[in-house]
Amino acid sequence: MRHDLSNTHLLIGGIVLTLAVLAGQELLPTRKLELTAPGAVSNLFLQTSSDNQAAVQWIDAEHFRWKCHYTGFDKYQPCGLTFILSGDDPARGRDLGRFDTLEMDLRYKGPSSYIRLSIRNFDPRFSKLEDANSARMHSVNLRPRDIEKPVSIELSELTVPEWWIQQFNLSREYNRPGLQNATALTIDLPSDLTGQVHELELRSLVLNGEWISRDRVYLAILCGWLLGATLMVTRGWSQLRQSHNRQQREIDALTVRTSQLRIEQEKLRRLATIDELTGVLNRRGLEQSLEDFEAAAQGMTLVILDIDHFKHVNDRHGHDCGDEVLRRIAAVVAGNLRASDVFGRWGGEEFLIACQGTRIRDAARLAEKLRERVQQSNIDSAGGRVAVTASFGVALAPPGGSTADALKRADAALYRAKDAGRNRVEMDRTLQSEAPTTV
Ligand SMILES: Nc1nc2c(ncn2[C@@H]2O[C@H](COP(=O)(O)OP(=O)(O)OP(=O)(O)O)[C@@H](O)[C@H]2O)c(=O)[nH]1
Repeated sequence: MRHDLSNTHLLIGGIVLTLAVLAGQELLPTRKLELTAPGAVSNLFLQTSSDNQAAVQWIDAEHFRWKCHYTGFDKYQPCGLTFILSGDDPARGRDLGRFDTLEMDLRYKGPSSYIRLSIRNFDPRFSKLEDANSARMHSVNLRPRDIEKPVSIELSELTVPEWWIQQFNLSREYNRPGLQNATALTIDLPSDLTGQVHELELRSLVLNGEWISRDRVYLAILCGWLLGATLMVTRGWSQLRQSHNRQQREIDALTVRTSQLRIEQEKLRRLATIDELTGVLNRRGLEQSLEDFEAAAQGMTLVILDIDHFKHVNDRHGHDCGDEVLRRIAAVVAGNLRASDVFGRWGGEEFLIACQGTRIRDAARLAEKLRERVQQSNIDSAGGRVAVTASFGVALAPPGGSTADALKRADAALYRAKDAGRNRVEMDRTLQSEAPTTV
């Protein structure tokens, strides 16, 4: 949301700035060169005929008024006013390329069909100082009716006349208009003037240009928008990356938390299935394993172990000693089993072993070994040395068979062992198999 708001602000800011620049450009003062202003051009002169100098005369030099009157058929009949735009160095003129228009207020009385406005541009590649005509000519012809009122002439209207191109016979690139080094500006009447009186008054001649061209302003605005768009995209991208990184950190933290929870859950699960006193599986743990075996229909042999006369141990040596006996018996049994055997405390002084991949006779042999180990394990306790024995019942739970049924049969065998005098192993004889209990 904040991101959207900022982008909207940027957009509005950009539009306002664009409008301000466009409006500001209209209000900017223009570049001006007023050639008719007093002292603006120190070097100006009337063109005269060398044979007939009286034919061209100032009427009022201060106000740029002059007249031309050729009475005979002079070969060359100039009638013009020339402003020299170069300074001390005649090869270095003014850069009129920075101007766009020329505002002219010229009054003409006479029969000439047109008045010519021309600008000379000195180009050192081919112009020669000794030949004024070698500076490239740019001109426009104006009808008297065109200049009845002050006129605005685009400098782009001035073209290089064909006669000049033919006269110098230069390569095409030298004939292109270009006013970067304008050395002279002339207003004259180039036609045959014989017998007529021509009066001219140049009231004003001003060159205008923009300080900054419109093209540049538009280019700057375009660049600004491109820059703004790039900024917005970069900003959006960096915000996206930040939010992605933040989310990644959150995911990482959640992953760590999840794995911690999994470890804690595993711990709790273990605690829930472990007998606190002996450290072996409790009844719940055993039942889970038996369910898994039953679900896998792998079959197993069950061995139930019950400590003989355990009540007597408690009564004689105390409950703590009884606990110690339970711990020791659990340790003795666990120490004599294979890793694949499942062993736990079934309840009270009763333990259960589930052996996979074991035939019932082998399980009975294991039970016999355990019986001996238990008998040999004299247990020292605060109440003195305790001799313990245990009775065993062994039964087969064949693949696909019922574990509950096997447990009952193992229990029955155990009771037979108790009835037969204890400290012995009894096998369930209702269901015997020589086959291994697992595939
Ligand atoms: N110290 C201790 N005693 C327990 C625990 N659980 C059960 N017992 C005792 O174990 C005794 C079991 O006695 P009985 O079921 O009569 O069996 P028994 O004395 O071993 O006799 P037989 O099994 O017939 O040989 C009871 O006195 C229970 O209180 C325990 O966690 N710690």
